[in-house]
Order: sequence, then C-alpha cells, then structure tokens
Amino acid sequence: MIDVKHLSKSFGEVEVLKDINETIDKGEKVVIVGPSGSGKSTFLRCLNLMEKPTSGDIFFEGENITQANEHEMNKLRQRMGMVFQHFNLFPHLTIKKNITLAPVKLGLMTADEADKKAEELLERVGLPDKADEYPSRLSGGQKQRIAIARSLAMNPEVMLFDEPTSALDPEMVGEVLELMKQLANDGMTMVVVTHEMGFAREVASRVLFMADGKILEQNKPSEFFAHPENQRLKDFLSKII
Ligand SMILES: Nc1ncnc2c1ncn2[C@@H]1O[C@H](COP(=O)(O)OP(=O)(O)OP(=O)(O)O)[C@@H](O)[C@H]1O
Repeated sequence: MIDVKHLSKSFGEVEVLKDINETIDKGEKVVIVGPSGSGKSTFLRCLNLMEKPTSGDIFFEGENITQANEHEMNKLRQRMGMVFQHFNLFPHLTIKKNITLAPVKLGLMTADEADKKAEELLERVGLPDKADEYPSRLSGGQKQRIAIARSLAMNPEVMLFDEPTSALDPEMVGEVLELMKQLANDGMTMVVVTHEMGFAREVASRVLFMADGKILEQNKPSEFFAHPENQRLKDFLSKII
C-alpha cells in the first residue's frame, strides 16, 4: 500500500532520515519505536508528505506521490488520516463542527450527510453526548478520541498516529489505546509512532526500531521483544522494559 524507496530527509546540514526502504501492506499495523530524535516522527510525516523528502520516493497504492502538487496533496491527506500528539482541534468550533468541517468544505459530503457521519463517529468513539460541547470542555483523552473521529470522517485508507498518547495524563492513555485497538480490529491499516510498548506487543503486526535515521531492525512483536538482534535495540529494550 505504501512503498518507501531510498527516502532521505535533511534539515539544513543534519541528515535525519538516511536512505530508508520500507513497504507497508494493506491491513498491517506497523508500530515504530526508537530513541528520542531518531527520526520516527519525520519518517511518519514523510509518508503523507507533511515533510517533503530531500531525496527518494514514496508510492501510495502504486502511484509515486513524491512530487504531488497541492491539489493532489489534499486528496492524499483525505486518504491518509493523521493523528497528532497535541490533537489540533479547532477551539472555536463545537465537537460536531470539528468533525464535519473538512468533509463538507472539501465537497465530500453534504452538511446533512456529514452530521449523520459525525453522530455515528461520536458513537463509535464513545462520546455521543459531546456533539455540542467545545474542545476546552473535554479531557485530553476525550480530545484525542475526537481527533481520531475527525480523521475517520474522511474515510481514510490508512491512519498515521504520531505519539497519540504522549501528551496525555497517564489515566487517559488507556481509553485512547483502546480506541486504536478497536480500529486495528476493524482492519484499518495503521502506522503508529509510540512509546507504548504494551500496545506494540498486543496490536502490531510488525514493530520497527529506528535509530539515527535508519530502521535498524524489524520483526513481529513476539520476536522483536524476545529476541532482539541489533545491539542498539537490545540496549533500548533493556532501558525501557
Ligand atoms: N522542522 C524541523 N527542523 C529542524 N530539525 C528538525 C525538524 N523536525 C525534526 N527535526 C530534527 O530531526 C531529528 C529527528 O526528529 P523526530 O521528531 O523525527 O524524532 P523522533 O524520533 O520522532 O523523536 P521523539 O521521540 O523525541 O519525538 C531531531 O534531531 C529533530 O530535532
């Protein structure tokens, strides 16, 4: 579904991603772990071109999207939903409006259809009574569930999660991970950057270890955690588990 070929990304003189090659298949749940600053978020953001690769190519469903123009990029972002650490909800809009705004603006749905979709999604994320609230009235965990609902309103083919629970108080992490598990069980293709190793063990079809801008090791979770091979991964796991 997503093919990454010789992807490199530099910020100024600093090469943050170094010649990465990777394939993500439809239905996979790929979890990316690694030390801070290793390039995980940058890699994720390159997949939907929020960051423009310095060199290399990204293919989505067989099509090279690396040079997409703005119009194509917008289309692409509908197909690849993204959830951020800091939710990025519009504070001046109600929860329902936050969900319906983009699909209506982009002409994907009528206002009535979008309202119906928002109601379905609010039910799905367990917050049917929050439609008319403003984001400031919600807890962090609730805001993130709404941010996920907002992404799902576009009927994306893949969902990218960039440390979705890192900004949450510990007691709210579980509700967001639970929703992500539900999405995984529903068959969504997912790429998740996270420090939640329990989630990686339980949900990932594959775990990637990034360090110094490269994917140094990858495996199904049972092997990844029990039999790491790369010394950097062994050191990383010994510190966090
Ligand atoms: N827009 C930017 N401009 C300059 N440098 C950047 C930019 N974005 C990221 N970097 C640098 O690129 C490197 C990798 O950052 P990135 O956020 O991808 O790492 P990460 O593995 O996701 O880290 P963390 O787990 O701490 O979020 C870091 O050194 C960071 O400072």
